[in-house]
Amino acid sequence: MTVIQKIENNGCGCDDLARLGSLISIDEGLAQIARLTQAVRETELVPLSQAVGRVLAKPVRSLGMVPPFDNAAMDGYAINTGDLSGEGPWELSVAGRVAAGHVPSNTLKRGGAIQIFTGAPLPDGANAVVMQEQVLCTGTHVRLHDAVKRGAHVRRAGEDMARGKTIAPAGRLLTPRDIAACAAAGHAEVCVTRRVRVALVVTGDEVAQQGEARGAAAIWDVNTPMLCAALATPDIELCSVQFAFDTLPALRAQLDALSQQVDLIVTTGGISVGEEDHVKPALAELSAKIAFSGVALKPGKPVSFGHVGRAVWLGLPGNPLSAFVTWQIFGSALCRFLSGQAQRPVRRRHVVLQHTLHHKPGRCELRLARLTGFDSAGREIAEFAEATHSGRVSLLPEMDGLLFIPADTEELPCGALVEFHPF
Ligand SMILES: Nc1nc2c(c(=O)[nH]1)N[C@H]1C(S)=C(S)[C@@H](COP(=O)(O)OP(=O)(O)OC[C@H]3O[C@@H](n4cnc5c(N)ncnc54)[C@H](O)[C@@H]3O)O[C@H]1N2
Ligand code: MOO
Repeated sequence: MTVIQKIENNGCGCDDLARLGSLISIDEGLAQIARLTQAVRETELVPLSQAVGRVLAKPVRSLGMVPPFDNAAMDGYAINTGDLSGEGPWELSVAGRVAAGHVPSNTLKRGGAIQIFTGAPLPDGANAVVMQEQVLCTGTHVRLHDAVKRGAHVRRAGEDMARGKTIAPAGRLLTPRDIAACAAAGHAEVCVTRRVRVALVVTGDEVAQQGEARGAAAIWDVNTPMLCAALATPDIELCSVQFAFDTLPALRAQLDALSQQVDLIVTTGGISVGEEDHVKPALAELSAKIAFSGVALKPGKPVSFGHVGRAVWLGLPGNPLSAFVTWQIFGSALCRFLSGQAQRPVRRRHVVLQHTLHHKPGRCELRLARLTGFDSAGREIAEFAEATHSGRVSLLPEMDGLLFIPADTEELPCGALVEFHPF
């Protein structure tokens, strides 16, 4: 039997914050990011063919009617239905021919037909097109057996877009669908927000770059390639990718320089409470304003956010799964706000658990999950990792998203509905 658990709330699940000290909830963290992030103001014109993934700074409106003139929707014959009075069949004399891209050289005479091809302008005097499969053509004449409705197979001028119709609003992240509509509306270029300038600073004496020699106590750097990949979107200019050793003066100098050059500094590692965690001390020396420092979630508890110089700062934990998850939840939202995007692309939805889930009460847990199909009620079913290990990434390639396990939950039964954040 499938047990359906009632959905208690639609929040992030970090409801039991009392015993987690200064940590805030995921939703509060997102709200602070929304409140404290200014969108980039500068705009630029880009060719429409290069605009996918950019954010519209001004609405796009149709420059004229689309289609611009009445035209044929089928290959056949342009006729006037007024010529088909009484009982059929009717015979019309063919006088002329018009193909797509050509202006009709003659108007339709009474009792006549003009051969026409899909997309060609409808000749004056015609009010319908009859498909060539529905006539018998004798060379000089066409014979029709069936009546034709006025307007049949005619695409009317302006039926898709009136002049001035808003095709895409400001704040829209342009997709190929938007590009199609903007192209039909006659635009060669669109006005978009300039790309968000981002710097990535990966800290840690222990990380080594793939392809180089790795010391006895070193590990491969996961965060640099992972976050470079996540930042490789058309609305972001990844200006600088830096590595930082765990030394305060050098890190302070790096962050100081970047804080005058970019809109967003993303750091990984060095934000926990150990003596080797120098990111927050460095920011403190630079008089940074820290909005939040720690969120009641697992993985990713130390995730932090603030402002330094002219930049916003997002501090991700060093553990690679923690960095990935916090980028998914906070980093992508932050980039949306910086680039002026109006819509929220990822919406949490509810999925059904494939089997019983166990969780240690404390922080809201974002557990890796994979969608496996649908139940008999058409709801998505998720299977999930047994536990969350913030240093492990081997499951990531086969996972589809994150289950939001509320903080105070100990067990959720098979069939329970749980919030799911797709990647
Ligand atoms: N006493 C406490 N210790 C820790 C706490 C705590 O509350 N009290 N929190 C733990 C949690 S939770 C997390 S998450 C980590 C986060 O620490 P940091 O953000 O300061 O990260 P690091 O200490 O620099 O590194 C953590 C871990 O990740 C590995 N790492 C770092 N960078 C990379 C990279 N680019 N690629 C692959 N792996 C990376 C690093 O070697 C460490 O193993 O703190 C806990 N400690
Ligand atoms: O928050 Mo940490 O990512 O739990 O290990």
